[in-house]
Amino acid sequence: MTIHASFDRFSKKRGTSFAVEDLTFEVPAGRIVGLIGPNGAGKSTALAGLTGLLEATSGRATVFGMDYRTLQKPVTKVGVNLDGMDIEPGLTGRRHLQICQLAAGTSPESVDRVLELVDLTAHGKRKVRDYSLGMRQRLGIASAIIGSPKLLVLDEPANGLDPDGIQWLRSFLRDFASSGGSVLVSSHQLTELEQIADEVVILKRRMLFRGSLENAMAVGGGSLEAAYFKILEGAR
Ligand SMILES: Nc1ncnc2c1ncn2[C@@H]1O[C@H](COP(=O)(O)OP(=O)(O)OP(=O)(O)O)[C@@H](O)[C@H]1O
Repeated sequence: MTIHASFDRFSKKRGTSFAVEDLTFEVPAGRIVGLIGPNGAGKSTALAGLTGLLEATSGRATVFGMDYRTLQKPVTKVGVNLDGMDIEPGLTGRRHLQICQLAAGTSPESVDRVLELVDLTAHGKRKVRDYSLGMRQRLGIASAIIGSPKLLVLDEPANGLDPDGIQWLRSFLRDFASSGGSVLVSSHQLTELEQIADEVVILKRRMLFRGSLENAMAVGGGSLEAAYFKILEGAR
């Protein structure tokens, strides 16, 4: 089994206490792994550690067996869309993607390709400030995939999406994984995650659960949400 991302006893201190402690799991090719946990559980810290934005206090987080910061042309391997990666509101969606395309060193045609993929072709000439939250989410995903990466790391991608957008995201991620890609996605939307994840990691500073969606749902009598509360309760 090819492993695209791996946390190996990853720990990160923020201030005087650990935001994440001793986190170990893998994201294999072809799989969608959902990272869930309450506010402040350390999900963003883990994703930032994986994508080179934070350095581990101990342990490691690697992509394709390497530290993200040592990857050559990282955008062609890992697509990242994290909370707080704001897009300049005065740019048009197309211009934003052209900048990403230049930075990624991919062909100019990739801009049209990703606009089409995220269903924003008709809105490419509009300024980002006039985009809805859902359109901004799609544009963030478009920027993440401009280098045709194999691994996607997404923080709360369903935020702000309407039911159509959620359906679109679901089939987009499914297609991405079935063509050999992998996805690590953090989400608070458990019923949504139940529809898309193959594997689930529950984090509350420490990892409380790691396993297949099926096993997670079995803990909750067929519901991921019930399993989540049961596992959190058990850890108190
Ligand atoms: N820049 C920072 N400096 C110091 N502590 C931080 C910083 N960012 C986050 N923390 C702390 O690290 C812990 C984990 O936060 P993190 O944002 O990773 O959690 P999260 O699971 O992503 O939360 P949420 O679901 O609310 O987005 C929290 O206790 C938070 O207060």
